[in-house]
Amino acid sequence: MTAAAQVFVHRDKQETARAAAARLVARVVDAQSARGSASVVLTGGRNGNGLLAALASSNARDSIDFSRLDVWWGDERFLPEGHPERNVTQAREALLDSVPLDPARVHPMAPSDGAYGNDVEAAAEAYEAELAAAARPEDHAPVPSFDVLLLGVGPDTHVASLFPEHPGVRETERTAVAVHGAPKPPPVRISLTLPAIRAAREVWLLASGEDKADAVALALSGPGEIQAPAAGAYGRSRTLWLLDEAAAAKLPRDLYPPLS
Ligand SMILES: O=C(O)[C@H](O)[C@@H](O)[C@H](O)[C@H](O)COP(=O)(O)O
Repeated sequence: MTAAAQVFVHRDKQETARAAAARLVARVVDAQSARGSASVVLTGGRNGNGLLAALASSNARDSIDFSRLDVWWGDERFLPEGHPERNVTQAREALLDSVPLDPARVHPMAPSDGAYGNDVEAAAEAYEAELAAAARPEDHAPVPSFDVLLLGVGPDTHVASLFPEHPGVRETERTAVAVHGAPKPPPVRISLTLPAIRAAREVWLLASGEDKADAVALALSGPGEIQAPAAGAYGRSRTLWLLDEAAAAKLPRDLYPPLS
């Protein structure tokens, strides 16, 4: 287990997205200065897309050299290419289509009408292979050392498409798996596993709204990761919880500094 998670609380959902976007710019710029490139893992959902939209409208956005940014996904809904409910579709609309990324460095998970057809197992295995091919010896893992891995948090404490008590959250070897029967529609998905998530240098969990207050309080109370997948999502060197006041409302006050 790495250092304790750091909790930051912001006024509301919009402020949380803006602050998270500013943090992401700083982190990516640092990584690109230090190593010549950076790698991020995007998440689906309102908070993940809210961060991308905030980044799209941020003045600091162009401090990032998007041509030297690797973009991966933490999970994906297994739907046809271009489907409005796919995380990559929403990410493209929120940000990706308006910045000069190198297409060879953008790694969406396969759609259900792509190279693997509707074989979600094959699509998940292909993502594992893509991750392994991108890993370098110094990563000491079958995935790249992502600089920042973003995760939204579900009201049941799910992260990516790892749901409480489901097979995906129990996976200890594979780095990407097919998900069937997801409680959050659509039911068929592809997800990184906790071992892949934990290979990231930093894991940032995003949650806003009172509907997340119970999940946030539970996940930060030290539960098992099978019952509370978000509790098993931590980075090698840093784990941040980026919350608004409503999502933090049930946290013990000693867990985060008073609002600035
Ligand atoms: O594909 C997905 O649905 C997401 O990856 C999922 O893990 C999401 O991040 C959480 O459900 C939180 O979603 P909200 O931020 O919309 O509450």
